[in-house]
Amino acid sequence: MEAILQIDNLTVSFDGFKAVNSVNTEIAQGEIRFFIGPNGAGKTTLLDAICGRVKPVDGQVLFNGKLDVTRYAEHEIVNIGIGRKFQVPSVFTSLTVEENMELAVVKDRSLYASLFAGMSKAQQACNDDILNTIGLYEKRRRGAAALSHGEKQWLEIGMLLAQQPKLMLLDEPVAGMGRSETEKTGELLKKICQDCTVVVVEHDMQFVRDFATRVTVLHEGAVLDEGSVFDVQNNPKVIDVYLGRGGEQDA
Ligand SMILES: Nc1ncnc2c1ncn2[C@@H]1O[C@H](COP(=O)(O)OP(=O)(O)OP(=O)(O)O)[C@@H](O)[C@H]1O
Repeated sequence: MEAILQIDNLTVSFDGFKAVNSVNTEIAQGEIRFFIGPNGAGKTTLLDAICGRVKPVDGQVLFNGKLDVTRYAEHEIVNIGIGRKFQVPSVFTSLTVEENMELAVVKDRSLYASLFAGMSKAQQACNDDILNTIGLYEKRRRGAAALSHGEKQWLEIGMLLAQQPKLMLLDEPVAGMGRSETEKTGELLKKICQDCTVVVVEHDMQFVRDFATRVTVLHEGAVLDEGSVFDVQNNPKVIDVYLGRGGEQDA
């Protein structure tokens, strides 16, 4: 399968400290790729570098084999087709579920007022499809404040989908969820990855085992191992620095 993202020799430095150190990996279209590793391994910083939040001192990140996204600003990278979800949900709790979705369609939020004057039928239909996908269609008229923690996370994923990304970056999407919501989130990612490749930073190893197509283990900014869940969880080095230390409980 063709790589949607090719990361070459990526290095991010904070005052000389290499939080990401010469990382190389390729992510194929349609994957649900998990990045795991101990606290401080550089996982979030790697996502930050892909979405333009931090700039690397070395290396490149090729999107669709040609565009080096490290040369673009954060908002331009969103327009290129890379969406990022942060750990804490950032839905607008004073709006309804549906209004949050409407707001997400508009990239320039100064258009907010005119947005509510009316969305096109096509946009409305697209948002309704997404609301069905994330399981919130029936709750579309409810205030977002009344949603459970898991539902807020799904709404935020829906808001990302409204921008029709080709690659979605999720930072600990199931943190704070129970098993049932975690399971539903995994099923949601399986649906999403048919059109949009998914990259997840995660500590919940049960979630990783159940839904990863491939796993990359980071340690001290560098790739320690990469492969199937089975392979990486049986690698003695991975057990030593992460899994054997109860890393999955650290989240
Ligand atoms: N803006 C920053 N300035 C200085 N150091 C930073 C900055 N951001 C991250 N770091 C450092 O870079 C290292 C990697 O941090 P990062 O948050 O990427 O790790 P992580 O693998 O996501 O950890 P966790 O699992 O705890 O979220 C850590 O040592 C962290 O303290």
